[in-house]
Amino acid sequence: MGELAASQREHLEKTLRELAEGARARLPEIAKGNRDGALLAMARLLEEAWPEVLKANQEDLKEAEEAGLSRAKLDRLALKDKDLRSLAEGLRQIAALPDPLGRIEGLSKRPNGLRVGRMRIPLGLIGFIYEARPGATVEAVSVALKAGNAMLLRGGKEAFRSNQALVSLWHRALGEAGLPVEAVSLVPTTEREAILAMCRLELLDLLIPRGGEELIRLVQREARVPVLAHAKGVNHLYVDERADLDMALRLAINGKTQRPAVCNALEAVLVHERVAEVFLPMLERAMRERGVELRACPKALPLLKEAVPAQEEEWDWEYLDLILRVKVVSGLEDALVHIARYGSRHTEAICTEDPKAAWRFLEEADASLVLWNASTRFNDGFQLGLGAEIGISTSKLHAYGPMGPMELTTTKWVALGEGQERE
Ligand SMILES: NC(=O)C1=CN([C@@H]2O[C@H](COP(=O)(O)OP(=O)(O)OC[C@H]3O[C@@H](n4cnc5c(N)ncnc54)[C@H](OP(=O)(O)O)[C@@H]3O)[C@@H](O)[C@H]2O)C=CC1
Ligand SMILES: N[C@@H](CCC(=O)OP(=O)(O)O)C(=O)O
Repeated sequence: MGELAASQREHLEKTLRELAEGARARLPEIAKGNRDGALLAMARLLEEAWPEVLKANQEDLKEAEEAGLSRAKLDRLALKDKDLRSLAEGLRQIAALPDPLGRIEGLSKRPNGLRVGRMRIPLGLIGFIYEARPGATVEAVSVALKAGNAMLLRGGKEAFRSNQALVSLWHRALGEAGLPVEAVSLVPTTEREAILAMCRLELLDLLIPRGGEELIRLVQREARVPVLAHAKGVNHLYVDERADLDMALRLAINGKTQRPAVCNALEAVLVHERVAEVFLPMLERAMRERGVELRACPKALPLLKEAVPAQEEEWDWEYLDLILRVKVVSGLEDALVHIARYGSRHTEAICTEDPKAAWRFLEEADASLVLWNASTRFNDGFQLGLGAEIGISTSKLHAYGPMGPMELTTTKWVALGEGQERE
């Protein structure tokens, strides 16, 4: 970063300021307009114009392959026909959700007769910096728009053409629904300098950085507006001494292999020492059949045939690949200490038939979703019933976990009087 000449930087900052000013000026229209109409139009346009989107995506993929992008990143960059179905269905489902805006919640009467409550309103203009995953350009905007927000988007550079194609479809959808196109803008360059410029853009109401550690650290350091981090997932499954081991095995397989490149995939299994001798060979067999490499602690290694030693520095790594760490722990306490030290507050799961152990885990493991006898892959807005998500917040204020339309709103106080004066 910092490679741009001063005049180019000024031009970039001016462009972003103009986009932000344009969006801010139209916020009331966006909140009052036919937002569901825009979502439904986008679903239809995606179906009609899918070949155009795929063409742009093929160009992105070709360039990314030539640049040697990792398998995990190529997987997230590639759009497939099944994505069209799920994106269009997602848009229609969000359109069908109740409008989160306008209601007055918790209306109550004060002793002086004043009726007070909270009205739900959009956050405003949201800056979203995210990975090279074009599906997010549809999902995140749909969630933000449902809640009456405008968005300034800066997706991963490898997805630039795909994002241009999708944002131009958003503009058509907004136009069809009579909403201003300023509701959705794409930063018109792949220069990383734009990320710094977004951090300094005080016209934003919120910045959401979704990505790896470097991005999150940069935005948290530089931003001049509130930040909701959507950070990496160093997710664990703790297999308790009272776990149903067949269930634990299924949860480990699902967490690691169902979609290894996503942030809610499983990265490490912590196994109680009393069940390690039985469970670890089962785990190794199943993982070997699925091409998963095991990296193990010194206590686990003798119980495994092909695992390699896990290096000290890798206990907080997120592989996003077919690699799984394994550690033998002395019990629940030890597992919780390990998670507190190496986890990333994303997703933590316990497998046990002991409700007391489960409750202690649910209360003490600090993560945006804690699960008992279920796969870490459930940390997803759709799976948790939000309709869709912009991502999974690993910040605690004001939302922790998947953020759906409701999480992209706030409230203001409303007071309904009959001429009351304060004494
Ligand atoms: N919590 C959540 O909801 C989610 C979290 N994630 C996490 O995202 C990560 C995977 O995505 P990946 O593509 O690897 O993420 P990256 O962090 O590499 O990229 C994400 C975005 O950050 C930018 N970026 C990366 N590093 C820097 C830097 N040093 N300075 C400025 N900008 C930077 C990228 O820009 P550029 O395009 O220029 O490279 C891109 O726009 C994983 O850690 C995953 O867990 C993913 C999805 C959801
Ligand atoms: N929503 C996802 C998880 C979060 C996500 O978007 O992850 P990623 O595919 O890494 O961008 C899912 O489980 O389907």
